[in-house]
Amino acid sequence: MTTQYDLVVLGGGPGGFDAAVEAAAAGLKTALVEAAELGGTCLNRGCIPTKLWLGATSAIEELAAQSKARVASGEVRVDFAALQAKKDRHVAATRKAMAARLAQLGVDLHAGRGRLADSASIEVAGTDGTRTIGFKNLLVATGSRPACFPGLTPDGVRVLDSTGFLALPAMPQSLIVVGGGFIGLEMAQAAHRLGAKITIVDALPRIAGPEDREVSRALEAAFRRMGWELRLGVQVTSVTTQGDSAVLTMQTSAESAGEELAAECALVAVGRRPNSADLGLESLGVELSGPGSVRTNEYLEAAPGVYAVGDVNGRTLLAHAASHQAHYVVQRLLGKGGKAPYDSGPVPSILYGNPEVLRVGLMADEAKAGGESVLVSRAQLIQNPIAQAHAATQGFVKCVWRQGRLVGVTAVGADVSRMAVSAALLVRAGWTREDAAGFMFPHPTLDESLKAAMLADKEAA
Ligand SMILES: Cc1cc2nc3c(=O)[nH]c(=O)nc-3n(C[C@H](O)[C@H](O)[C@H](O)COP(=O)(O)OP(=O)(O)OC[C@H]3O[C@@H](n4cnc5c(N)ncnc54)[C@H](O)[C@@H]3O)c2cc1C
Ligand SMILES: NC(=O)c1ccc[n+]([C@@H]2O[C@H](COP(=O)([O-])OP(=O)(O)OC[C@H]3O[C@@H](n4cnc5c(N)ncnc54)[C@H](O)[C@@H]3O)[C@@H](O)[C@H]2O)c1
Repeated sequence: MTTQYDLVVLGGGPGGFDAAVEAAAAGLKTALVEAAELGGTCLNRGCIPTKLWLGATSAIEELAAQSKARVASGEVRVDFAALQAKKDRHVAATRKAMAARLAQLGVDLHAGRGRLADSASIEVAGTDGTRTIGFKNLLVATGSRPACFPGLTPDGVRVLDSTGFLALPAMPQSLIVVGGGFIGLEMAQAAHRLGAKITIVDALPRIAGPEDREVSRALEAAFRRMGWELRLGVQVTSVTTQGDSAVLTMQTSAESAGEELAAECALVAVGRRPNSADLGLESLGVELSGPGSVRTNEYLEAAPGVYAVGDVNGRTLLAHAASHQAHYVVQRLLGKGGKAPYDSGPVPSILYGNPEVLRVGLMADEAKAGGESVLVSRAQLIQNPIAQAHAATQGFVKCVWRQGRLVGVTAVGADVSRMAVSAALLVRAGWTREDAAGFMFPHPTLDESLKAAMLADKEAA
């Protein structure tokens, strides 16, 4: 007989796992279907492995900063093979703990690829055969995979996507990164610390394109100071393995002949594509939009009783956004939260490394799109005692104001992610300059730069 569930979740990444845990803890009979590994992209080939790389290598940058200030010297050596082994152990242990948590809560874990069988059941194709499970509600949390384009397809030899790059047994000594977005910049920073010569190639005229322009400029200056070559606004024609090298051909202008770059390895990091094909959802009336994102209404519903959260709905490609959406859906299934549409609040986003980038709420251009007058104010990190103590004084905090209220914050510099939660809370509460003036910020902290930016003179954006 087909087992019936209140909720079947497709995908065990941050969105799917958190939804299954919360639903089961609240008493819903819940199944989680996972085609590969619990933890999804974030744990296995995303947030966590990259942060283990950056964490293990951060002392290299910190020592470099202090030695430039002539107060420290020496060398930090990182054993990359040991780091990779630690990463794999950490990821495996976390997966095990996740499986234990599901078992403890009574969530049935079905290993295999899920696909709609009919309007109320899912067929799970596992290694032990195929089974069918029934659902009252379905949550699609199947995530995303690396994007690739003609000519820009990783071959798994010298041309890799982020998954292949994270699995390397040794760090290459030269690296071409196609795509100066979050994945490319975080991985390039880890590779740089481990000795790789970095070249970033991007079709856009600036790196970190969705960020504030001043932030992109500050990042470009920082990376050029680190010796990186930035080839921006160029069209990549192809990137292929040739012998022991990755060779990239590009068009720098309409008139120019193609130019070639070669390195030990190339990383292609040109965005992500939703895992929405072959789920069989069309028969329920689920629509796809853009690159194949599952279209959801204001309640994150893709069809009656079918919800989609996380990367697959294309709203915000961040782990914490997937988890936040999952919480909303489960609360809705439990009849809590009334009829309020999903509200993400100000989404904090962080580019990790050194420098880091923090963004919360609206950037000046986005705030101006509403047609209202927008002001900005800034503080430089050079005036901050914590930045001074760490000899990391490059960077700034920038506040965005509409009608006298804080609607956005961005910052670039070492450790600016420390301000993420405070900035998000202040934007959410819509603080005024006077609120900041009357609030006691602890001293010395990087948060004082947030206060300084809020108190600084405002100018038109
Ligand atoms: C290199 C890298 C670094 C990143 N760093 C960060 C970061 O620092 N912070 C951050 O917030 N975000 C980061 N992200 C993004 C983050 O990983 C994703 O936003 C997040 O994992 C999305 O979660 P999800 O639950 O929607 O999907 P995923 O984590 O992609 O999980 C989806 C799961 O669904 C499974 N699945 C797919 N199809 C089926 C099917 N038919 N049946 C059953 N199971 C299926 C997959 O196997 C997968 O396990 C990073 C991403 C990458 C690639
Ligand atoms: N710290 C974090 O929170 C974190 C870290 C990594 C990834 N992520 C998430 O994963 C998502 C995907 O990351 P990503 O870096 O792959 O995508 P991205 O969208 O951030 O950056 C892709 C870059 O590739 C460039 N590009 C696209 N096509 C190109 C082409 N044909 N030739 C040259 N350049 C091209 C784009 O101009 C862009 O700069 C991010 O949007 C982010 O949401 C988050």
